[in-house]
Amino acid sequence: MSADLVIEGLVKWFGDTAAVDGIDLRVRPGEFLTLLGPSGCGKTTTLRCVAGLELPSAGEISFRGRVFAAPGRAVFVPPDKRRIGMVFQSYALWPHMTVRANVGYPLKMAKVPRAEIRDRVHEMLGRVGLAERADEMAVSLSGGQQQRVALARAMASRPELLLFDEPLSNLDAKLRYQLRDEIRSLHDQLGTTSVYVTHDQEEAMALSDRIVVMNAGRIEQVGPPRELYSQPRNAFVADFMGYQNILPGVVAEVRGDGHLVRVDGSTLTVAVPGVPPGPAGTATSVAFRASAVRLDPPADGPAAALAARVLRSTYLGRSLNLLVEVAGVRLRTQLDEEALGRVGPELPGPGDELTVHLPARAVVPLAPVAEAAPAAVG
Ligand SMILES: Nc1ncnc2c1ncn2[C@@H]1O[C@H](COP(=O)(O)OP(=O)(O)OP(=O)(O)O)[C@@H](O)[C@H]1O
Repeated sequence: MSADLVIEGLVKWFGDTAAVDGIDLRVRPGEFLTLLGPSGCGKTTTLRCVAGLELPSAGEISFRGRVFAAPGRAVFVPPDKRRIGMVFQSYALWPHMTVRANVGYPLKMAKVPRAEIRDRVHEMLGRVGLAERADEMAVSLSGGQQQRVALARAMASRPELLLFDEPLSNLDAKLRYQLRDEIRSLHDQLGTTSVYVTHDQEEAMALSDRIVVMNAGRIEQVGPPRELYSQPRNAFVADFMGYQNILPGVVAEVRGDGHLVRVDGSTLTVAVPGVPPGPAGTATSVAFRASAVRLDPPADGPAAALAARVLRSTYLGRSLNLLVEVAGVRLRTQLDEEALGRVGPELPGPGDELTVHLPARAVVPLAPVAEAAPAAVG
């Protein structure tokens, strides 16, 4: 695979905390790659190491064959020599400058000729829809507009690599959707390589060619959005990708077309497609979405019919969320409008008995979450 950005064995210690604990990553030319994970998993620190705002403790970072940082060989290229553009959560505009001056300032520092600065600033402000506001003070704009100025500024110096650190977190939901589409289309128009940090799974899905799910300074899984969504590797990724049912159990039976998993502490068995992780008795886990559980048996494949008792029922208009108990196990189910139409006017409520169906193809087998290595400070 040809790669633009190559990160090898990246480690970053803060005191005795390994914020980044051995990351290997190759970002392809023109790719939009997102680091996704909960607060504190090390995604910002990874991005800041790429930007040159942090000095790695170990490992190497290079871009298009040029080494940016290699502490083992005492190589460190300062941020302003890396040809990167960066957009932060906080906009980081210069408040005493106009919009035009904010976008043009880094070009002025780079000694770009004045006429060219004017043209590039005009072009970039046009791209983010702010050409009319060029002479206003940056702070007089709304949050969404200020972030557009920050985007224009990051792109004006024609960076080879764009880095984004949660740029939409301070904006309301509607603006977030709008700006994330604009960010992706600017990335496509300019043909840069982009690395984006977020803790928002949907934002990562909407923007990215590939997503890197991080946990405790390490990578749990890398893949295109659809792969992570439909084939999470372990319980951490499944939970992060919105699987509401994650059940530990053991392999109960191996079959030709899959296997059966018996859920821990219950007689409930779940049919799972694919090769089991080991013979009967092997510990494993399965995951499925609340929306995978149905009231009617599916016509297109095997499904387990489960006798369920409703514990809680939450009506949300376009769906009904039920917490049900099946053989002592609590499962989350979500019935959509179509299924509700078939239940009749009375919605299921606490104490009601139902038969629900779990299609085997909706059940994902999970590998164990890798144990974090014990912290060892040299
Ligand atoms: N400058 C610093 N000094 C000390 N510890 C730090 C520093 N920066 C980050 N850390 C620690 O490193 C770990 C990873 O932080 P990092 O900011 O990279 O995570 P993150 O996934 O980006 O989280 P968030 O979304 O909250 O920014 C955390 O435990 C954090 O407290």
